[in-house]
Amino acid sequence: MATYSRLPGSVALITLHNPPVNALSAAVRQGIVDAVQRALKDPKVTSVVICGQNGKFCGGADIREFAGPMLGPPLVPMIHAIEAVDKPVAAAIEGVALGGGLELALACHYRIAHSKAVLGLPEVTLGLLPGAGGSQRLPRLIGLTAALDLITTGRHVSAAEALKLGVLDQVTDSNAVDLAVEFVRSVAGQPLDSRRLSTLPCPCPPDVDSLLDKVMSKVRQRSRGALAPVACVRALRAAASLPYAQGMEKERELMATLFNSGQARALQYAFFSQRVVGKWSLPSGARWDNSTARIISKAAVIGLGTMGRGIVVALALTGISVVAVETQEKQLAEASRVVPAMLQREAGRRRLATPPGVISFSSNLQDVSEVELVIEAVFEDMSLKLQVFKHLSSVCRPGTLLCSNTSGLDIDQLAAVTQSPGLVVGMHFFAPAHVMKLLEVVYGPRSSPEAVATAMQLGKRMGKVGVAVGNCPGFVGNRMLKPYLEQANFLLEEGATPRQVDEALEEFGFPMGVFRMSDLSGLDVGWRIRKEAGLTGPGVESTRTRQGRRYSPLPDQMCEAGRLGQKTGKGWYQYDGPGGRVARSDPWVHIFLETYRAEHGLVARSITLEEILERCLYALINEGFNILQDAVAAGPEDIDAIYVFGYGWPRHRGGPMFHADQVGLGRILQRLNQHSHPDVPHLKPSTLLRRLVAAGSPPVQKWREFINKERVHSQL
Ligand SMILES: CCCCCCC/C=C/C(=O)SCCNC(=O)CCNC(=O)[C@H](O)C(C)(C)COP(=O)(O)OP(=O)(O)OC[C@H]1O[C@@H](n2cnc3c(N)ncnc32)[C@H](O)[C@@H]1OP(=O)(O)O
Repeated sequence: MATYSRLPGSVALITLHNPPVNALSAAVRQGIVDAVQRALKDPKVTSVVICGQNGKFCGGADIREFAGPMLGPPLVPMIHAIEAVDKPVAAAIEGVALGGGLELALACHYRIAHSKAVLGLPEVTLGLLPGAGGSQRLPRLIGLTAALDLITTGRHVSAAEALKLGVLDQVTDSNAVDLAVEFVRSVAGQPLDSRRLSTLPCPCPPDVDSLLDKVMSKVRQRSRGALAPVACVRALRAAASLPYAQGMEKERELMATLFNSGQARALQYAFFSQRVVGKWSLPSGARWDNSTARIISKAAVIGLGTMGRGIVVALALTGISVVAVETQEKQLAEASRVVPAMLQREAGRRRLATPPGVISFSSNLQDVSEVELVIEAVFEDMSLKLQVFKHLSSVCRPGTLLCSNTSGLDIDQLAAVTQSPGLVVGMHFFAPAHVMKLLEVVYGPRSSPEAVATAMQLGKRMGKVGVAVGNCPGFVGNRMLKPYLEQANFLLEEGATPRQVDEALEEFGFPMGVFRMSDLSGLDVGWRIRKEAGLTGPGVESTRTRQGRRYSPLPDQMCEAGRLGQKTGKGWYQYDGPGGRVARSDPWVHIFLETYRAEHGLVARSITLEEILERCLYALINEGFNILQDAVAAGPEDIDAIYVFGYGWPRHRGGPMFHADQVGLGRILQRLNQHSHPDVPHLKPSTLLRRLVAAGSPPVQKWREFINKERVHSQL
């Protein structure tokens, strides 16, 4: 709702009340409409201030309402009515003015903010555009170029930047509401025409068409297949070329298309998934709200390879003191040179001051004795990690949390060699660790709630999306990746080319197809893991069935030929020398595949784009169902957040489990059955999938409840 009060000196104060972010729910909109009417009718009122309760102006339209029928007064006429008021109206912005919240402020005649406020039009990230007049008013206020940037990226800006851009009239370090009240009193009675943004022309650069074309091609490239950024550019083209009323008509048309698109639903689901995963729970009953996290101020990182360096930077950026340990002198020297530069670059990118002197480098493991938390990031080798954990357990003071950055090794085994297994968890970062948002926090049966809570809290401080997952080979992300990669290799055996497979996946929305991705990360990473698992290497027969399953030796043979990917200049593609980035099809690979097929008596067939997507994606999704069934992930949102934030799953497709829901569980089951083969267990439909289909395919939001019920009745 919104409350109305009249302050001394003829100022009406309208306060939005809808905790926690004062979103514009039907009740709030009704409250605003009523309060504006009162202010208009009251002859003693000469000016109006709109603010939000509890130091938050407004977080925008109420996203939860988008799923149902729109009730209450519509936003657009409400906002028009505010702009039309013939008494000066000021928005007093504290905390946030986002989306519809900023659009409300743009309808006010003046905007005054606290210096810590954050403003933005992030609708594009929810699959929408600023559809309450924002796409037409903002460019009229700050010019087309700046509006294109803010609206197509959805980025939040500080009050200082908003002031510079011209979004705000004044910024204060003290009380923004008091200042706004004082301000509107001082301008009461002055003409308002020039303050009504809808009446102003849109300032445009002379080459407006070329600017719009450039931005359009940039957004198309950046967000492959996403509708909202394209619609945002179209709405801004209308702002630049049409009178306001026609621009609004265009905004309404574009919004209607977006609003009913699957992409908007997917992006809104992704918004809430990100918040759901923060409310973690473990099978033991420990939860985010009944477990206490320790506040870490001193940490250590062991191993300064690529991952370790990124983790050091991520920790240092939060202001934590880091002891960075590397026992190999050459690697240590390089890290001591490179890490401070990485820190400075990343701080600059985030517009932060570089935290001074928080990192100390050492080659001695004894130097970690005083820290509160250690993250081990040594080579992915179990015997080495066991050695490190044993050592850490004796060196660190009692109570120190010991974390491993392993990407899939057994956390319980590591915990077992320490004196306090309850204080051991996995913290699986993704490269580059200081940039990538995902953090898998891996708990074992002995991990204490405090250890999980601390790792999750630390992830949050580092700006990560932490997802608590159970311990199993590959955890969630890499476990699901395995059948996906496997199907991609089988497709090559059957007649596809790396480019064909990659194009299908990139068309779907992945920034990179599976083979380009393998070339980037290095083919030897998987080779090493397969060797450790006894799947390849000296003495292993070169057949297409290993350990009782269909197996493709293609990637092993690529490595044996020295084709390790971008770093060697050759992999599934060829590059302009080692480290090259532009992938070109390589005739060598085509001959290699033909020879391989001939050797194994395989006849290449033509494979459709649909089959590529079904085989790769449904195999991955099926493993997702197995993961839910095994309680390694608490719900589909956890899996989806992992894939969106760590594996390049297109956000506008919500995540693999959301996608399964959209495609239809019955169809996924039917296609898995069709592609299924006795020696490819990954394609055998999971019991959970079968049970969901048998239960009438409930929507993804109901799966958690369904799984819990099935578990109680021992059906899973
Ligand atoms: C044809 C129809 C025409 C309609 C025109 C519509 C045009 C306008 C569209 C919009 O305004 S879309 C919404 C735009 N706003 C946003 O995208 C902001 C989203 N929120 C945030 O970015 C953050 O929540 C925050 C405001 C920066 C606060 O961050 P903080 O970390 O402090 O808290 P959170 O954990 O993120 O959120 C707390 C709590 O609040 C819920 N929530 C936040 N924003 C909204 C919202 N706009 N609507 C509904 N609920 C919201 C969030 O889900 C959390 O709730 P719980 O998950 O804890 O229950």
